[in-house]
Amino acid sequence: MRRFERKRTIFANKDALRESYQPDRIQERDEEIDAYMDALQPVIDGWEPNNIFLYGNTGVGKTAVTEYLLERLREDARGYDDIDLSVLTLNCKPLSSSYQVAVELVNELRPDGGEISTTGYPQQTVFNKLYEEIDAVGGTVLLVLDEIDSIGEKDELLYELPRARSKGDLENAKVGIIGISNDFKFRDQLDPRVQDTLCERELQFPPYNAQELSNILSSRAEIALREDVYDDAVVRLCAALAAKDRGSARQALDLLLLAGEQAQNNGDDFLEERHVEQAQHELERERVEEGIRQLTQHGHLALLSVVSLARAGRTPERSRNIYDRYLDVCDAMGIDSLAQRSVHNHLSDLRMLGILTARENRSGSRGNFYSYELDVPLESARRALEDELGIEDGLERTTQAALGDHGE
Ligand SMILES: Nc1ncnc2c1ncn2[C@@H]1O[C@H](COP(=O)(O)OP(=O)(O)OP(=O)(O)O)[C@@H](O)[C@H]1O
Repeated sequence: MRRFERKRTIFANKDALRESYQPDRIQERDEEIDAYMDALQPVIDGWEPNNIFLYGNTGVGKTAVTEYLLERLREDARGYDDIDLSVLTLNCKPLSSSYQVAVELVNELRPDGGEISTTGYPQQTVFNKLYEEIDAVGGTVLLVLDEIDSIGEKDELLYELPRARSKGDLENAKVGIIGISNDFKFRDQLDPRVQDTLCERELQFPPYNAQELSNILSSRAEIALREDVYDDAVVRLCAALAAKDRGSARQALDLLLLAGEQAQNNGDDFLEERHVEQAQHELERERVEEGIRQLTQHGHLALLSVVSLARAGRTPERSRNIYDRYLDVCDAMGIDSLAQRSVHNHLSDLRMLGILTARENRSGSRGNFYSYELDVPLESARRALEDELGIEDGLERTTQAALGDHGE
C-alpha cells in the first residue's frame, strides 16, 4: 500500500490561498476603504453608528475588507475610554426570515445553555429578547449581517432594529447594522422605509480588473508558493482568466491553488500555464456540475435535449425544435412530458444559470423566437447529466433511442 509522504515541492504555505486566510494587507481597494472608514467614523466620535450597506459580486473583497477594517476599528477604539465597541457577525445564508435572524442573534449573545428555541415565539417577543441582550452588552454594537439578502421579504427586523433606540426599546446600546450582499436586486426590492435606514451609507465594490487581480495574487503567491517554482506568467494568466469571467479574487486564488495541486500531483516541479489551463477546466467542470445538480428532473431533461442536439451539430436550435427533442427523450425514458410552456421556462432557467445562451430571432409577422445553445463545454454537461440521470449506458444510447425517428 502507498504511504503518506509530505509533499512540499510547490507550496510553501498552501493555507495562504484558502478562504480562511486573513491577508494582512488589502490591496486595490483604497477608495472603498476610505469611504468605508468615513461611514464608520461616528463610532470613534462616540455618536450613533451609521447603517451601512455593502454590495458587489462574489469574491470582490466585501468580507475581507470588512474584517480588516473592523479589526482596525476595534484596536483604535481601545484608545478612547468612553467607547465600548462590540461587533457581532452573522452569516444569514441559512436563515430566511427576520424571525430566524433575530433568534440566531439572541442565541449568539446569550451564554451557553441560555439559548432560546428556534420556533414557537411571536416575532415581537423574539425582537424584545434581542433588544434586552443588546442592551445588556451596551455601548456601541455593530451587527454585521453577511448575505443579508437571504432574509427575503420578511425583512421587518431591518426596519425595527435601526429604530429601536428612538422608540425607547434600547437605552444603553447604540446599534449599527452592516449589511453585505451580492444580490443586486435585493436593495431595490426592499420596502422604501427599510431602504432609507439600512442603506444610509451605501458602498459598492466593483469587480477587479486583470491588473488589480494580478497585484493581489502576486502578494499571495509570494507567501503561498516556493520562490523557485513559478514566474509572473502563471500569476498573470490566473488573473486574466478570473478578470474575464467575474472579476473575483476568490476565483483567481482558487485557480492558483488548483494549478499548484495539478503540478504537485503530476510530480512537476515548476508551475506552468498548462497547469492553470487544466485548473480552469476543472473549476469550470465543478461549476457546471453544481449548476446541473440543482436542476429538477425536467430541467435535466430539457438540458439533455439541448445536449443531444449539440452532439448532432444542430445548435443553436429554436425552442420549438428543442421541445420536439424533449418529447422524444421523455418517450425514450418512459417519463411523462410537460407542456411546451413549462419546457420554455426550464430553458430560460438554464440560461439564467449560465448553462445555456439564448439568441433572439425575428421572424417577421409571426413574432420573435429564441434559439438556445450550450454555454458550457459539451463534455462537462454530458458527464454531469450522466451522473445526475443515472444513465449507466451513457448518454449516447439513451439519446440515440430518442433520436431514432429523426435519423440524424
Ligand atoms: N483586495 C484584496 N486584497 C487581498 N485579498 C483579497 C482582496 N479582495 C479579496 N481578497 C481575497 O479574496 C477572497 C474572497 O474575498 P471575500 O471573501 O472578501 O469576497 P466577498 O466579496 O465577501 O465574496 P462573497 O460575496 O462571495 O462572500 C478572500 O480569500 C480574500 O482574502
